[in-house]
Amino acid sequence: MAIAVKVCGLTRPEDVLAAANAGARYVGFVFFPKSPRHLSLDDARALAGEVPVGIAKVALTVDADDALLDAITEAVPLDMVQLHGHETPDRVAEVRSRYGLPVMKAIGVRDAADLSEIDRYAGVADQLLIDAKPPEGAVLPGGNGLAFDWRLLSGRKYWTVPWMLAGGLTPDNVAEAIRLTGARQVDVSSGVEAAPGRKDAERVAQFVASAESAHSPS
Ligand SMILES: O=C(O)c1ccccc1N[C@@H]1O[C@H](COP(=O)(O)O)[C@@H](O)[C@H]1O
Repeated sequence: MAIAVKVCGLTRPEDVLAAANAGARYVGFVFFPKSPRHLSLDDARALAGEVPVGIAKVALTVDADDALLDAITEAVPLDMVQLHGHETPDRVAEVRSRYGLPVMKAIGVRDAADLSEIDRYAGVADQLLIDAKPPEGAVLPGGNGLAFDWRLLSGRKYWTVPWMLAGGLTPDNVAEAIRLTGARQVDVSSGVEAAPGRKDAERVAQFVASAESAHSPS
């Protein structure tokens, strides 16, 4: 079974090359000034130009208003928008219709009570990103290298929309995460970095190889 990998938080052309060479199917660009992976519009446009055809370019935003999304979508050629804040289902629908791009909504999970959020967004988003809920008071709502208990997703693989697993994934644990959750798509940021905002090409290659070698229950 093919596993699709998204490598998120790319900031340099060599990171794009590393993701492409490794076989990533998605690359993510972060537009959130508090993140060490934040990109200016000019840098994002230049990086997007380095992405080979066939790899989806995803813009990650956090509670972005229309002005910011207008600026991003006008400046950068994109294939998907990732909403990683507290956007409501109505806001997800609004973004989809305003920009004509598929929308992936991130859902933070810490315990079983959080799983109902997944059902709330499954009818409106094109994809879901199931990530660890950030710790109280965290500066970043994602990209913290924090995992949740993957067993919470065991046997829950029948959502009607495609979904990705994220949060604290590394080359060492991604195969186990896929096996426990049945994920067919995985997303990684800090787990393949040499330093915040700088990917390590070897770790990126190891991550994709480990994900592709995983045997999930389906
Ligand atoms: O990566 C960031 O800086 C970031 C900032 C704000 C929101 C989300 C962010 N990253 C997303 O979080 C997941 C998990 O990250 P990690 O692998 O645990 O470091 C990542 O894949 C991004 O989609």
